[in-house]
Amino acid sequence: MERKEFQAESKRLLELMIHSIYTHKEIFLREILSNASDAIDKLCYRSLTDEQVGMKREDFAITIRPDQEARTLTVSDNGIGMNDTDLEQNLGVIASSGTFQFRQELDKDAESDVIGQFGVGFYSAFMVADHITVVTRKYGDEQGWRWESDGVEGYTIEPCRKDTVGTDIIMHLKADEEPEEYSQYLQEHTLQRLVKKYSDYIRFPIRMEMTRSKRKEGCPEDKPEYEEIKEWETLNSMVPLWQRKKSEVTREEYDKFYQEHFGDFAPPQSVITVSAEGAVTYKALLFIPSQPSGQYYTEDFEPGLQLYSSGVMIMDKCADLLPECFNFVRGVVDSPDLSLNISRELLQHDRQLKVISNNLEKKIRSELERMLKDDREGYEKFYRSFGRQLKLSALNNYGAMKEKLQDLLLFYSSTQKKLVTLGEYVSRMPEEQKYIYYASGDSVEAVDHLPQTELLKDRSMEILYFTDKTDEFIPDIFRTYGDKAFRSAVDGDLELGDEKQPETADHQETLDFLKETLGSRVDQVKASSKLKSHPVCLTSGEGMTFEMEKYFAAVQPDLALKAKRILEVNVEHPAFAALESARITDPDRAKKYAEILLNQAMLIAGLPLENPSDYTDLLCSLWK
Ligand SMILES: Nc1ncnc2c1ncn2[C@@H]1O[C@H](COP(=O)(O)OP(=O)(O)OP(=O)(O)O)[C@@H](O)[C@H]1O
Repeated sequence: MERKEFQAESKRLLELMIHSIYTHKEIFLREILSNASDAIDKLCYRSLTDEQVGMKREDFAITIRPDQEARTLTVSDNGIGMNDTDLEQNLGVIASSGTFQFRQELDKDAESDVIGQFGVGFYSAFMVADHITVVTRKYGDEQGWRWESDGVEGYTIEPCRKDTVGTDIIMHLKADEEPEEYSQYLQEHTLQRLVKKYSDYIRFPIRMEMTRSKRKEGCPEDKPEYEEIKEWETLNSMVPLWQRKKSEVTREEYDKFYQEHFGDFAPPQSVITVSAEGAVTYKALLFIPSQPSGQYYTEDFEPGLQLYSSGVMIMDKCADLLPECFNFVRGVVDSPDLSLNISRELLQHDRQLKVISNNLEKKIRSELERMLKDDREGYEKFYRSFGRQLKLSALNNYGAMKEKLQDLLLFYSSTQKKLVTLGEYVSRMPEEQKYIYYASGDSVEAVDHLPQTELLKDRSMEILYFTDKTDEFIPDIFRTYGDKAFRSAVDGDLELGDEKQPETADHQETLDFLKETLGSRVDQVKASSKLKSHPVCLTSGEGMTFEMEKYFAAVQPDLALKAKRILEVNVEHPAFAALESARITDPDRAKKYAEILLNQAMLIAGLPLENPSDYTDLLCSLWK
């Protein structure tokens, strides 16, 4: 029989498992039981729509059989089973589900992290077993298959006889070796304890023959005699967490469930439970993760909640249950009202799902509002991970969701030096302030140094910093927050009501000289009313802004969209005075000054210079 090699990555994980020093090796049982439960889920779901299966929900079960003599522990299920190709694909390579992302540099500390926090799946059995046999038969097939492996050396697959559909995982335990006592996994009470600890919520019975001491029948009352008998018992309570009352479940239990069920390293930021009766009866257990998964911001990310009907999983990722703006939420929804026979396509149009989804949207929103109010630190942590999704959703479809989401958005404030909401900004606005002022740039530091913000800062007026590329679209799409309009602190008129307009008459010739020298590279040159200590800045006026220009340059460079370039100069600055006198005495030098002013303004606006080396040469030429 041909021995096949594991794929390279699987081999590394296997080596890690076999030589693991991990103290919680016991989690292997949880992994094997959860695979068994998944396999039953699949066949159970099928039995609802396919009469051929011939099984009812109560016929499904998992059994555990310890065998002291053979030193084996067998976990059997009557789930969907596997054929030879499935075995090859599922057990020959690392969990294809992608929950385990193998790290290149795995040190000892990271090891316990990986094994402890993650569902590392089937291979974890190699932490306790030196030989594993999988005997399995797929639903619909007559042929059974046997997969065997000692670990890294590879594995074999051969046909075998198996009378029933399902899978037996036979683990031959390693020899005891101080301090590891692998024999404990053959003891009834250890197995019972582990099932209770890790797999209590599994919705199918996990059965094991337990040895019980019973009074012998017929023995006299005063001289009782006992005998040991074996009885099949169900070890788990089978009540899923979401069916239990919130008051009876600890936060640790919720965290553990979330981490194991959804394969996240970190406990969730927030837990939401819903128990609804009325138009549709259902229970939901939702989690707001504390960090985005590796896939979250990629195309591979698949949003959705797990959908159960009376404890039977009917869909793993039901996207229709979650509004797009909250697509980061993980969790389960269980409703006895959903008809099980509906096909997946029909399911998508189910009216009941719509009712649930609308309700969940409200629940999630109010949980986020609660966090914002009562747990600002937690909310800001959440916002760093998922704020972008809220913002994009608020802007989508011309702001269709604006009213629902605008109060969840945060922006950095120039005066508060921290993230604030639009509501907080407006509540601080002095009566005479008409607008919500904002300034855009690549980072808080960059915006902080924008010369145009000087005037507002001088008056201690609050400015919101738009540092995310998408922020730039907020003024256009939102238009207002309440009755307050947005106004750029850097472009156009601030309309403060009492700004001093610069005297331009005396300087007009120099301003014209600047425009002439710089030609089409600037649309306008004007004396600035905003600049105080800085000599120059670039503004874009109405319409497209520099941040939008940068955004489009990144996502659709072919469009070559450009914002207007208005060069604003501080006519009271010594640099301008120098330019004025050079214009008369040494026009060539004055032209160089003009170039420098434009390049400086471009740099401050965060725009790329047309030719950086020409610019530096130009600067150096003035040292003479
Ligand atoms: N008892 C079983 N019956 C049927 N298929 C099984 C069984 N055990 C494992 N498998 C198959 O083998 C695959 C790999 O299992 P493994 O435990 O390594 O990863 P996983 O369950 O997909 O992911 P993870 O455990 O990381 O969430 C499973 O996805 C499943 O297809």
